[in-house]
Amino acid sequence: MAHTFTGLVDGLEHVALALGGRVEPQPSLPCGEDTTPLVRLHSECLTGDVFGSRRCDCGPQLNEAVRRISAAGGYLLYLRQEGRGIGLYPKLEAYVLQDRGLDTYEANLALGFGADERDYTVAVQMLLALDAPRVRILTNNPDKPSQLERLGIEVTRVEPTAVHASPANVRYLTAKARSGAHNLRLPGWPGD
Ligand SMILES: Nc1nc2c(ncn2[C@@H]2O[C@H](COP(=O)(O)OP(=O)(O)OP(=O)(O)O)[C@@H](O)[C@H]2O)c(=O)[nH]1
Ligand SMILES: [Zn+2]
Repeated sequence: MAHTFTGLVDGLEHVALALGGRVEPQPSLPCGEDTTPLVRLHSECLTGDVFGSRRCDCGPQLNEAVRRISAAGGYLLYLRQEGRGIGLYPKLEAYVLQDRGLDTYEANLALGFGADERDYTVAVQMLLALDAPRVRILTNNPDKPSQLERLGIEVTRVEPTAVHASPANVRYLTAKARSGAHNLRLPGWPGD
């Protein structure tokens, strides 16, 4: 089932897909399966999610999230945070700068934006409206559980997503791991 939300703090329309059978908030059973809803906060990426661009890992992550949440029960929150919150045209300008040698964060800064402008208050508003104050979250980005917890959502577990590396996105993923503190084990890195 799809829910759309308006009237949230940023004034944009955001979408939640309820997937799988068990989406009601339930306490974890002592010896059983964890039935806490599995949730992904997916930031909009028109180029990767819709057009299949291989510069980033968004499309494969979106597919993985739909598959895993459908199996476990939970919510995919599709957040209108294109370009880590800077918008589509500036993201395309940032790509031009990356083609000239800047990394994904340096390019945002060179354009006068923050490295990552995403604020997850809207996700908290959506989760509370869905009666899901307690969640498992699917991400490699520590900022997501950290912001949710700070804003009053109980994150019982952080489930990593797979690393969808390819020659076209390895520079981007390396910057996410080195400068963005994402928990990514990249091929060829120590400990891999
Ligand atoms: N500004 C900018 N945004 C980008 C770039 N590449 C992807 N994005 C955006 O980044 C967002 C996805 O963020 P990521 O940092 O890839 O991943 P994440 O969502 O923080 O982390 P995970 O939950 O582990 O996937 C989407 O909004 C994309 O549009 C880029 O080079 N520059
Ligand atoms: Zn992307």
